Amino acid sequence: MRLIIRDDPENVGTYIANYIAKRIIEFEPTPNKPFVLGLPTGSSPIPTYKALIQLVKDEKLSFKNVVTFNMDEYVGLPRDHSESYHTFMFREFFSHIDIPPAQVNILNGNAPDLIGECNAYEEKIKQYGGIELFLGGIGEDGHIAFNEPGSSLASRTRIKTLAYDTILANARFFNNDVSAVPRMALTVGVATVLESKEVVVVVTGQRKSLALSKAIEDGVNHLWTLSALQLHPWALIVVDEDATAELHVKTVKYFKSIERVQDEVERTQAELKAKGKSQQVGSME
Ligand SMILES: N[C@@H]1[C@@H](O)[C@H](O)[C@@H](COP(=O)(O)O)O[C@@H]1O
Repeated sequence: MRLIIRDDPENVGTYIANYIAKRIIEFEPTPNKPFVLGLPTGSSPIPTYKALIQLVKDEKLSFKNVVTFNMDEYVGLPRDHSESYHTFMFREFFSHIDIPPAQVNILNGNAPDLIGECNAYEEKIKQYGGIELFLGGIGEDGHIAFNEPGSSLASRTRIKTLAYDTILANARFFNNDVSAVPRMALTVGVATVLESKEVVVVVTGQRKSLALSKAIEDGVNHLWTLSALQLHPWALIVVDEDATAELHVKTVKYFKSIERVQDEVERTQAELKAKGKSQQVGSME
């Protein structure tokens, strides 16, 4: 697992947006071989979405051959409700980029057969050959998607009753009216996320700092479902300084030193590559 620390949420957003853009561009997606991207809601990914929108506006990135799968959706909230994840995603992201709406997948929390809806979602992900990169956020209790504390780490897309902590945390989006927050959601499972080729998680703000320390400094534990990422071969968590408040100093130093070394290696490789090219040109002359 890698941990990248940036000063503030905006720099976290820029880092992740550039990272995702690089992945999509290197993948060279086509209509027959689209890049499959998993996406979250919440306030934490908004700076990332803003930075991605800017890259599309600057014509440095296109989502024409990208297929998306969202992590979760409330059950029973009308699709056009201002706080449905469907509305959120189009308002904050999809309406501002060049993705064809038919390539957007969001669970339908009003489906007549909710279990069937969840199973079909898993099936559709499989048909695309799995998710290439899943971007996620976490709740204050360390949940990823809506995999609340105690969720099976082998869970798949399913109906989930929300933890009281999550209902309280999300009441801010419902005029602080706790009774207006839906009690259930559909969510991808921990195993659905772990099966993605790569997972990138955004964690910002001091209120997430305990969850971050539990997830990376303690063992794998179903009470902090983000900790399951320790089992993933290609996981990256990008955080701001505030989110590191509960980490040990040596943990922060360790991950910062890894990033420094990594940067040095990349710089050296780029220099060698450039040198090799100029030597090749020299030998041809
Ligand atoms: N189901 C979503 C999660 O997927 C998201 O990660 C979390 C964090 O929200 P925020 O980024 O606003 O703190 O909110 C909800 O619980």
